[in-house]
Amino acid sequence: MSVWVGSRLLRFLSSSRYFSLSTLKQGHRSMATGASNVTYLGQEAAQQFDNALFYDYEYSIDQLMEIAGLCCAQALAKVYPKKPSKVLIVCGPGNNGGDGLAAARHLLSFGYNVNIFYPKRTNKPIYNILVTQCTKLSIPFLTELPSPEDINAQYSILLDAIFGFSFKGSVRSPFDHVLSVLQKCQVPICSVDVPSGWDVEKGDVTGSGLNPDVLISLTCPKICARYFTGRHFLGLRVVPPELAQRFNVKLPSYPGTDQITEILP
Ligand SMILES: NC(=O)C1=CN([C@@H]2O[C@H](COP(=O)(O)OP(=O)(O)OC[C@H]3O[C@@H](n4cnc5c(N)ncnc54)[C@H](O)[C@@H]3O)[C@@H](O)[C@H]2O)[C@@H](O)CC1
Ligand SMILES: [K+]
Repeated sequence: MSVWVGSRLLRFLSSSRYFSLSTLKQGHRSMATGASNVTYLGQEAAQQFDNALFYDYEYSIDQLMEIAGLCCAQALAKVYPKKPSKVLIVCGPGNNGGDGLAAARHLLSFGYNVNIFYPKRTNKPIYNILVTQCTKLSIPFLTELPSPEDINAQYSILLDAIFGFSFKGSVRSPFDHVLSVLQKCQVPICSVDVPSGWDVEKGDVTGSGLNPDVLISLTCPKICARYFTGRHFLGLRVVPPELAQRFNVKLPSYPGTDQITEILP
């Protein structure tokens, strides 16, 4: 009996590390939602999970980024299949931005007309290679973010690849301006992993975040996804069963050979 109580207690303590939902303060989202059969990771746990994929399983970042980009492109195409549609991909300085650059090639190959705005480039081979590939495919990189009116007139979908699970604090330049422009657009937004500007655990606490229609969580949803009420997909079905068990993570199954699965409330 005491062994059973002890193991339950250990399970509770280890899972509560990942479900720190004590603060339910939020912006325009009024209710915490989220499917009960899925684990939502906190910021620190998401980083540890990511590190385990890199260091324990020796996945390279470009391997995962390529699949992440494909998953984002597939989810966007599932919700917005009408072509030719013009997609504006807005990329941030980290790996979330890299997912957006990889998604650009896949969207192009699916028949979408793609433009990229990538205002703060990080000079690392992984990003430089993705930029070269997009440039060689003649995907235009915008030098300036158009006004909300021009975005509404010229684009049918926005892919938000600005910030993912490492976003912290209040939004710094130039992305404070970028988010304020995108907030004024009527075009549907698909967000990669985390809606940009949202606290990874608490949601849009400052009101400076985006209000996406579609969220594509990668590997595991992050806690803020509980406040998201649009269409929610999960991608990156590379999570090894041992890793899921080690992190006490429950994930939905993926249909057949699909790379994405929809998480229903
Ligand atoms: N194993 C995984 O889970 C994978 C994660 N990937 C992607 O990688 C993302 C995480 O990537 P990173 O750790 O590079 O981080 P992010 O891409 O979330 O952002 C980090 C960048 O944002 C900047 N930043 C953070 N807070 C800011 C603020 N308040 N104002 C302005 N700039 C700010 C940082 O200086 C840094 O340059 C995930 O969300 C996911 O999209 C995928 O690429 C592949 C696999
Ligand atoms: K994002």
